[in-house]
Amino acid sequence: MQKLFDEVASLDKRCYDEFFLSEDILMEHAANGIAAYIRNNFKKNSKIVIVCGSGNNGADGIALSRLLHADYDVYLFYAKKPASKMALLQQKRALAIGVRESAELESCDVLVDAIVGTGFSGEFSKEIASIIDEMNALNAFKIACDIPSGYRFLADITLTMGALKKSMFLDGSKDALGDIRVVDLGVSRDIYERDSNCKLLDLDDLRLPSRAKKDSHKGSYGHLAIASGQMSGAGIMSALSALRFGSGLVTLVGFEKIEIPHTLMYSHEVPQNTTALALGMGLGAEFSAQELEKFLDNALPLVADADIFHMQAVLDILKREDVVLTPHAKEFVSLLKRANIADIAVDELQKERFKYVEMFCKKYPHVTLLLKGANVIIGKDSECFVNPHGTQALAKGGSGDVLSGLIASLLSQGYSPLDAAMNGSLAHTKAALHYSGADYSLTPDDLIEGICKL
Ligand SMILES: NC(=O)C1=CN([C@@H]2O[C@H](COP(=O)(O)OP(=O)(O)OC[C@H]3O[C@@H](n4cnc5c(N)ncnc54)[C@H](OP(=O)(O)O)[C@@H]3O)[C@@H](O)[C@H]2O)[C@H](O)CC1
Ligand SMILES: [K+]
Repeated sequence: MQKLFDEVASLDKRCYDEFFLSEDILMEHAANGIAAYIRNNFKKNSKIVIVCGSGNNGADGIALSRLLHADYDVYLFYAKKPASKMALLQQKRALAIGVRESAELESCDVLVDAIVGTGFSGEFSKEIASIIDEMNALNAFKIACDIPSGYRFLADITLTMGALKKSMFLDGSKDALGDIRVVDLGVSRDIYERDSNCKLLDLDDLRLPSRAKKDSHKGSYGHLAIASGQMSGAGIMSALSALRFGSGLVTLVGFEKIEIPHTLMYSHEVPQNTTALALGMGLGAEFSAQELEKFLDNALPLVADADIFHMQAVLDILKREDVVLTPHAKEFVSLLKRANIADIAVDELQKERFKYVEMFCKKYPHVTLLLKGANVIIGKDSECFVNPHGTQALAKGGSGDVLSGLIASLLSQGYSPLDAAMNGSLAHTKAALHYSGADYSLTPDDLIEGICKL
């Protein structure tokens, strides 16, 4: 797992105050990190255009021009004239060795975005916005210095300084970043970083259900009961996912006579030896209030998804101990309102996903929250984890039902709610990444099939 930070200015300050480094030294390493990438990937004399802003992000870019000048055909182009102390000093140094400043944005082999980094605020002016749009239209390899400017610049790779920032893992950032590498700033990353309660999940953090014990039977691996709702297909997809991910037994609990796959069981009530529940997928108005109360009349671990977030019953669910909630953005907005935490629109949530996850988990520290999205955020008490590995192939009906089934399966096999959420989410995204077909063609059945090959 890698650490994520709200801001890195305090980490820089510690470098100055405790490690006796300077802004100049950190900046030189920042620029050198980009120079090294370019030297390793582009032949000498390639044309490099570095678009700079007025602050220290721009200063990074100007320092980069000095490091590459003469070995590469380097030009500086100012989106905003250098203004910060470091930017002016870097400009003086660059001009002293003959770095060229161009009055227009020229075609090139490599384009570096050093307009703005962590100092971005508000909106771009029309002029800057059009420069960035012109940059995006250039046929060049695109490198973002520290952070793609305003996440409007669309990078092939983002070389970020010192540490990963949380803002890079908002959903709106995903299309701008390209690959991500961290550049060290004069000390190793482990020295530069401090503890963080927010971590980025790596695919190899996945801990699959184990079947190490030979002396076992189907009861050894849990029994999951899933509420079968009005849209019975949703419950069936969750149930098949859970069976595929190792639950020993899976029962659909409902009141309709429906056709179900022969591998699943059906009952009008929660079976005696049930070890976990799942509720909400395709639920609709299938369960009366009494039937819902009966389904929940236990202290079993529970995954709650989909329709439940629009029902008053969710407030009772929030009182349970072992609960995983798996809303998407719209369902989370509905939950925040119902729980009297915030009354916001989806686009406000999407801009501040970490903030609202933290607010929810502060009020309900015993609940594990998985907020779906391009970058999944999993919150529990004061901790949060990000799964960035999802792809747009998952944007299809039923993907969420599969995810709930995977998480519920691990719950039924004894995983803690947090571990079930993290590993269910990693398995979900890994199955999608392993899919060999075209991304538009991935179906929930392909996902379920992919689970057995993890
Ligand atoms: N540890 C590290 O991360 C290090 C980072 N470095 C680099 O420093 C920048 C942060 O530098 P800073 O000067 O704080 O801020 P920026 O350069 O990112 O941006 C500030 C300038 O950007 C202009 N700005 C801000 N918002 C807008 C906007 N909406 N439209 C246009 N321009 C904007 C602002 O201009 P003003 O005229 O408004 O003042 C600022 O001048 C970090 O990203 C790294 O690249 C260090 O080099 C090493 C350590
Ligand atoms: K930038």
